[in-house]
Amino acid sequence: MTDHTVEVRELGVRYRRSVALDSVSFSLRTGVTGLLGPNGAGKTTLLRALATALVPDTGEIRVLGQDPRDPGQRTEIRRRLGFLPQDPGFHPNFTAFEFVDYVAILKEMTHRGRRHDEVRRVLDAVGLSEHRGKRIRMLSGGMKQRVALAAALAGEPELLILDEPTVGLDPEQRLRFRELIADIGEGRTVLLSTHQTEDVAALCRRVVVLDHGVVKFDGDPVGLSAVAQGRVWSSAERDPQALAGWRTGQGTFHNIGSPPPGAAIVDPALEDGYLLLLDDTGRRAGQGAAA
Ligand SMILES: Nc1ncnc2c1ncn2[C@@H]1O[C@H](COP(=O)(O)OP(=O)(O)OP(=O)(O)O)[C@@H](O)[C@H]1O
Repeated sequence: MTDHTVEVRELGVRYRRSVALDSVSFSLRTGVTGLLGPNGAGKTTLLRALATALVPDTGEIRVLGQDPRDPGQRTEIRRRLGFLPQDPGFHPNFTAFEFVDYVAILKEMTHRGRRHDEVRRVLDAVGLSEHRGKRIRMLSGGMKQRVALAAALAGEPELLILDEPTVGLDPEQRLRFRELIADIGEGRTVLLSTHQTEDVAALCRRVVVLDHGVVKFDGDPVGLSAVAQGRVWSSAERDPQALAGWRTGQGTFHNIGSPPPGAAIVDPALEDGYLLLLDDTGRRAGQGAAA
């Protein structure tokens, strides 16, 4: 395997009833990569496997050149990794400081003074300096999310894995979050799972789309938008031919699907490409099943 930060080959994970990942292969280098997919696509499963929180059934993983199956190498990955899981497992009686400090201890930052400096630095980076002494149960959902992000950032990890980090953030916090992640992505590798196509369009130089445990797209955001080229149009009234359509702020309808002759074609956004990609592949799968 090569010098990519992450390399995954033919990864497979099954739960009792379902296949969560089906022969997933991809690699990651420096920069921010978005992982998009509908509910149940397998995103969390993939991130947990990369973060060494889950052992896959089949396939190969290398994270920072290390093999998570080997106990020594697994520890090495955990030290150099920042992981923001969907459910961070907060102890509600911990303060924000205590929680981040606890995660820093798990990352083997043994020097107390330096560790505490680092905890203050990351809490400041997520805008929580003033709240560091508050108990987590007293914090709002958005603040809890930022505590979890601070914990993930502790120790300047070379690889940052974020599972739906913008859930619960208000628009201003989301903007701050984007700035922060964009800065981190300058020198490091960030993998960001999200339902928010706007976050991907704003932040990511690369996007991987997962659906039913399979990689459906792996390329740049412009390429994902291009899936919808010539398949997005605007109209004064709702177009019954459209696969999906919604009224925009301007009062016109934004339609995606197969445009009727003479339709007013508009430039596609990333969201249009994503929706059409899922529909295209869903339909192909349906035809396959019927055949
Ligand atoms: N612990 C589990 N036991 C059984 N099935 C599971 C388990 N975890 C996930 N699954 C199943 O595996 C599939 C992939 O789930 P996963 O949580 O990885 O998807 P996801 O893309 O992260 O979804 P979401 O966006 O809703 O978080 C789903 O069909 C899910 O029901």
